[in-house]
Amino acid sequence: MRRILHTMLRVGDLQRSIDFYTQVLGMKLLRQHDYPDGRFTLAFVGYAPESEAAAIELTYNWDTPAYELGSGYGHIALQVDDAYAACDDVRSKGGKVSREAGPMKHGTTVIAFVEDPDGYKIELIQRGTQ
Ligand SMILES: C[C@@H](O)C(=O)SC[C@H](NC(=O)CC[C@H](N)C(=O)O)C(=O)NCC(=O)O
Ligand code: NI
Repeated sequence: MRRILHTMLRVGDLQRSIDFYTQVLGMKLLRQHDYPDGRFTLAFVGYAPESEAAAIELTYNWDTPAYELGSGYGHIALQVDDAYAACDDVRSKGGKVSREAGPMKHGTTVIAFVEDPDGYKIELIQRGTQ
């Protein structure tokens, strides 16, 4: 049976990103591996082992400190019990809330957006509102 394993994001500062996904969003660092011949490091973060749930693959190219995210990237969505409380929690931990919690435009799903250190948007979707 096929399933989504991970979404890959290129990041400019690996520890900064690991700290955000673990300390601000509550994920675990699942595994990390250096590839010196390719001058890059991969770090996988998530809420459960990769055998059970999809992860985010943080790709750090040692010689690239920043990226243009472009206009095509949208977001990675996380389920939260309470989007309003989740935004307060992210803010209290120094994270950036770019769209406060509330029903989505043209719909009823309760969402919020936060941004990771590279500016990638992470959507918070309130459980039970989809
Ligand atoms: C259902 C939830 O997973 C969503 O992502 S809906 C969020 C909604 N998306 C759009 O409006 C998509 C079309 C838009 N033109 C685009 O290309 O992003 C969204 O971003 N709503 C904004 C809001 O503030 O509600
Ligand atoms: Ni979405």
